[in-house]
Amino acid sequence: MINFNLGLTFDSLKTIFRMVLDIFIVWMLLYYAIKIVRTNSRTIQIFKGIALILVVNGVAKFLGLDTVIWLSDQFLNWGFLAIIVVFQPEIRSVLEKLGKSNVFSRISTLTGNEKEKLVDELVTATMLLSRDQTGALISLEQGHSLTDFIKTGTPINSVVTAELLTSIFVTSTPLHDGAVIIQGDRIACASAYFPPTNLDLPSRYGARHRAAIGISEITDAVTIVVSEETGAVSITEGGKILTVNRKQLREYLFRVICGEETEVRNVKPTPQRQLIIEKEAPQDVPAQEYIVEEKAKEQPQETKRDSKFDTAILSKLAIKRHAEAEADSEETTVGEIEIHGPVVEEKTVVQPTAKVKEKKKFGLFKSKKKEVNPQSKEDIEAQTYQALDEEEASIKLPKKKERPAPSYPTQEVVTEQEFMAPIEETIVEDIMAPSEEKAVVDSGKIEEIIKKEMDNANAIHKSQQFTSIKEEKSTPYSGYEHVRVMGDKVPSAQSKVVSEGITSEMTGDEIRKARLEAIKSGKTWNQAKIQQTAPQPVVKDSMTHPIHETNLEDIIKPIEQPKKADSRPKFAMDFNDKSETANINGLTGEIKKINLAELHTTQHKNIEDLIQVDDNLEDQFAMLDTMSIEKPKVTEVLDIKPANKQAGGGK
Ligand SMILES: Nc1ncnc2c1ncn2[C@@H]1O[C@H](COP(=O)(O)OP(=O)(O)OP(=O)(O)O)[C@@H](O)[C@H]1O
Repeated sequence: MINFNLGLTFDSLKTIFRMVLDIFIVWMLLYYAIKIVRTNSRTIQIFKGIALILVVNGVAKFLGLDTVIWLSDQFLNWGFLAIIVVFQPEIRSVLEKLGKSNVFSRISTLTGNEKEKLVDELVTATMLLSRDQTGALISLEQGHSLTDFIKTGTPINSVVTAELLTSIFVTSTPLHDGAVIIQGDRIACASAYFPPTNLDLPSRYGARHRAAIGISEITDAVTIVVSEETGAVSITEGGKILTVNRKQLREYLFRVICGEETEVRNVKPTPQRQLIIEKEAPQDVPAQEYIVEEKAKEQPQETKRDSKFDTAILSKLAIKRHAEAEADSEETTVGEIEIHGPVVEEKTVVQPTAKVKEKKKFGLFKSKKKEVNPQSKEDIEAQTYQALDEEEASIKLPKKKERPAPSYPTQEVVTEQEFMAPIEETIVEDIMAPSEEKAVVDSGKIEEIIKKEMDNANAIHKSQQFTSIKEEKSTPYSGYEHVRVMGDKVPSAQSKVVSEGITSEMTGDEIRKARLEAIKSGKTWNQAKIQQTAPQPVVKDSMTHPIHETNLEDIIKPIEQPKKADSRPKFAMDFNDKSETANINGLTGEIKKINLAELHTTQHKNIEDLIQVDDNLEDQFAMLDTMSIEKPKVTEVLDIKPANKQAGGGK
């Protein structure tokens, strides 16, 4: 008997449980359905259509209209499929949200005092960042987990403090880029990335605001944005952006973090907090300036004033003081985004408790200001402004790193000779200039070389040694003539020539440098030498050796081993009769056939008339040298060109 009764009881409990669960599920479905319908104007229209079909179906059944009944039944029977298709995005987002929602958000696990502290820290940090015009993006996790976004940032996992928040966003620090995500009362990470919104926003909203709106579209997070450009503070939630002042921010955060009826508010507030609550209570009158004026008129009439009252006046006068500066606070609507205004202008540092807290936090809390009983409105204002100035001056953010101004090469006075240099070369020199110390040493050496070289060249010129060279060239060798000039040492063929006038210590390198120097000083090699004996006017067109100019007549042959160089005549010959392109470490030149007949008919006055070094290549090698960059180890073989080459000017 007892067992039977128990069984009944168990069955009935099961039935009751089943009913409750059934109702709960239906209730949940209805709740979300209504939520979707209410938040989406498109769904409202569709639900109106469905309701109309239901009504038509009912009326048709009542009147016995068979065809209409059949038609409306078809609609209703197949309608659910249509609903699934039409509402596919909404259904998906609901399911996603369900999957990611926490039953209890971390904030809800905080105690009243912790919530209150969190609000204070957030407000303080935000307003300090705003005052300093430091851009910031701070997201508060709600029911929807932000773990996916935390993974994109740098984990921090530290208690939220205004100091830490303001430090994170200082632009010279590595973590300032991106968003801070707060879970409960902890900073979970910094530098997180949020998918930006695709909405068409006014141009004043850049990437940061887009990111803030973006995250609010896909999660229920509340995000605070501080504009680097204007210092304006905005909140984004549910795809909307709202520009707020300090008071509105505090209210908003209280609502989000502490809920409507919070533990904090249920706890008997301290006198200071009571003052904030009273002062920050929503005002019916929309224009804050109006309130200021009205109250300002009333207040001086008060005969008794305590410190609380004075503080309230500080706030109100501060509002007035900054009202003019904040002109662009009108309400605008951008697509689905509502930007509310006018922003209630209340300057940031006038909350008594927050003020004291801020000062304490930054170690700047000073002894209380003298409490005077002002005689007139002017006295109050003067006192107020002074207090505000003191307070503003006392709170300091970590210093913003001065961003270096973009540096450009300083404009130098250009002499006529320098001006003749081709632009390309000047630029390359500017960019690639070696250290000054090195340059001085090099140029000193080069001058010496030039002098020596000029003396030697003149000696050669006088001695007419090249007659014999010409004779030697009429050997069976034909085609190209090459001489090695780019190696570390002058190869034997050249050494022979060198021995006829030029000092044997002279290396190909030195010759090259000397030649480069001559080019740079606006002369050709020959002119440099002529100038030694009889100074010549600078020929403007002679400086035709831009670094990028490819002189196709200059010839470079790919690396090859010297073939019995010592036994060859003064200039090594090459039988290569094909043109080809050499590429040595990116330096290219072309091998070109030289007519031997031409070689013989020309008059060779000195060594430079015979040796055509590719100036382009030469410059680049010299540049590598001066920059201490290793030049190609190879010895390039350059063609000899007859004396009537253009650049040399010799005939
Ligand atoms: N998708 C994103 N996720 C997180 N942070 C972002 C994202 N996009 C930009 N930011 C942050 O915003 C900064 C760039 O802001 P930008 O100047 O473009 O924004 P803004 O909306 O014009 O704001 P401001 O008024 O501060 O200039 C970046 O340095 C970065 O810190």
